[in-house]
Amino acid sequence: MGELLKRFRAEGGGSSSIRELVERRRLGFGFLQSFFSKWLKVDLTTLAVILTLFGAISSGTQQVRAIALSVYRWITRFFTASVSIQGSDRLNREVLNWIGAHVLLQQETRILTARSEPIQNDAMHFGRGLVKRIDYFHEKRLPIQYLPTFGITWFFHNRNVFLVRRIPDGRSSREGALATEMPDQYVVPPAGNEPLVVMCLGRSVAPIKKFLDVCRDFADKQRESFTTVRAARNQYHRESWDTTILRPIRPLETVHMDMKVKDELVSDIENYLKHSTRRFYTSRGIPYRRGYLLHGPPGTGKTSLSLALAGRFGLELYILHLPSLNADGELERLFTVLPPQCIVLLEDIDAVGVKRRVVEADKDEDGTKMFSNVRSGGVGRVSLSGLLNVLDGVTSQEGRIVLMTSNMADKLDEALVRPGRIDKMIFLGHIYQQAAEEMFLRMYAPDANEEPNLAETCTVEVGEEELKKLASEFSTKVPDDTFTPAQLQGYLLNHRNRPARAVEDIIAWVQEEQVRMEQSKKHEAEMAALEAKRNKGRLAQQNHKLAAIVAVERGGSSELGFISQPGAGPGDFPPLHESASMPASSGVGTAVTQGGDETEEAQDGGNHRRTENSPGLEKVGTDVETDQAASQDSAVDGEARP
Ligand SMILES: Nc1ncnc2c1ncn2[C@@H]1O[C@H](COP(=O)(O)OP(=O)(O)OP(=O)(O)O)[C@@H](O)[C@H]1O
Repeated sequence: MGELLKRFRAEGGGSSSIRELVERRRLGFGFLQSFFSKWLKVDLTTLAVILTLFGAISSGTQQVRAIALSVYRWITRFFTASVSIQGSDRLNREVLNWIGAHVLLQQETRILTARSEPIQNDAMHFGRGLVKRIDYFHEKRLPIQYLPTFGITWFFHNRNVFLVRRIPDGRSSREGALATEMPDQYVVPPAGNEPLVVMCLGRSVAPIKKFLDVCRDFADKQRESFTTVRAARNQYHRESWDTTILRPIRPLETVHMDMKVKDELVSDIENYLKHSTRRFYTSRGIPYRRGYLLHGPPGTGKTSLSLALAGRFGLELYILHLPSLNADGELERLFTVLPPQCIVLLEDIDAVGVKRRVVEADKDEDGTKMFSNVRSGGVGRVSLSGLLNVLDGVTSQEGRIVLMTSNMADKLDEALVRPGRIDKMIFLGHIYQQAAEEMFLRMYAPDANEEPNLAETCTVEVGEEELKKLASEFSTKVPDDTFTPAQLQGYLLNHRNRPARAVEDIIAWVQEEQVRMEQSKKHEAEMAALEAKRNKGRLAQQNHKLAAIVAVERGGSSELGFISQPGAGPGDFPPLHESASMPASSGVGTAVTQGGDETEEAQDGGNHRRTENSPGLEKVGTDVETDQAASQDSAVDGEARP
């Protein structure tokens, strides 16, 4: 190289000397040079110099990047503490929510992610007021949520430097890789379930732990004027508590029911939630759990009461509709991830385990007992034992309150309705006059905290005294124990803003509604009778499968008959004229000895078997109950019956 430079200088430098030099070493370069300059008007030597420079810069940059990356990794490894949070954990959303409210707004971050879906998780739109939510204010459009996107968001908090990294999950990184070499945040928006890594400069995780507590407190504060309702969602064939809905707190006074029962229930829960109660339970080895059954007809306030109780005690409400679960395992999984103190609402528990039980239905008109494993109201796929297991099994968590609702409490399994699983049963029934008066007042009384934009819907044209008089008059016109609170609420909602009119029209409505209910009751009874008839037919078929082929020997031939159920009495035999005559040697349940209690030897196609004879029967041999027998049944049946 030194030699080359010396010559280069000696020969005066410049492009001609480079050319000569290259020409001497690479034959044909002169030809290329003249070709390029003549036809393309490009000086090949200059081009070569430029390309060389570019190459040098790019490899230099790569080296610098590699060095920067190792320095970053080195710093991260030795000078930062970090905590990673799974995408499915609600803490993940709480951290994002805090960053949204405190960092993105203040730093005026330029790269964000936005979504306008219903709010299904704990992340909230940080630009909005703390308590204004769409389910309370009737907005036409869903608000836009802005959240951090992929990559690192850094900020100062409590004199510490924090870096929060949102990491693309498998899906987004795949899509990202397919697109270009662009950074993740420009390629795919986060789906919402990406893991987070919270880092802090320094060698202790203590500041991160404090920061995470701050995020949780912030989320709690945002939710404090709401009841957090969490529902299970099936994602990737797995049920999880993934949907969070914030509902305005429902005051207990707005749930109309027997005051004494309500007060007792509230003080029972209050008592249960005390620390001293927990200590009492634990020290005496009693599982610290409480279960309540809210039962009554539809529309009597079972769900409303659960919501109001959750609001009253500041607990989260976890709602589970049991018939929508597929297996016991799902129920167990959902129960294991519940927080230590919360309210779980299990709806429609009467749909559980029905398929497992054989329910003895009413006798039909000719007195025959029918056995059914079918009952109207649907069949859940969670079994009764699965439910009992989560309620008080060894693996079930302590500290939570389980509220169960049912419209058919009398049909519930006894194992379920025992103390320890259901400690109190609360009946919510039809409305009484006292409650009707309260409901009327609640509907029309002006709200002190009313927002101006909502005022229109609730303003009434009467004063307080007048309203009380109207309420009292209204209640006297509502018959006791006839309508559900939901029905009456529906009526009052149709007369919103017109309390006087509501009083005027109530008698007509009561009459109409009673006629309608009468008709619907009649219709239901008809449908039930039809269903029972259909069930009877189905069951007769099922029972037929259990039938036994009976051979009755008469002289030299056997007669085949059917018993409606194995073990049925002599009266269950069909008359002989309905039976088929067969030669005694036919091999189908060949003859046995005449009557008697003794056990006899019967021959079946040459195979010997022991057969019990029922008392009072003529020479009887029974075949075993099989589907095959059933099919033989029908074949013979077709032949034998006229
Ligand atoms: N006791 C009640 N007090 C006040 N409002 C009630 C009451 N019962 C029902 N309502 C009103 O009727 C509607 C339906 O009530 P809710 O869903 O709580 O009834 P439910 O008993 O849970 O019905 P279902 O058995 O069909 O689930 C709600 O809007 C609620 O406000």
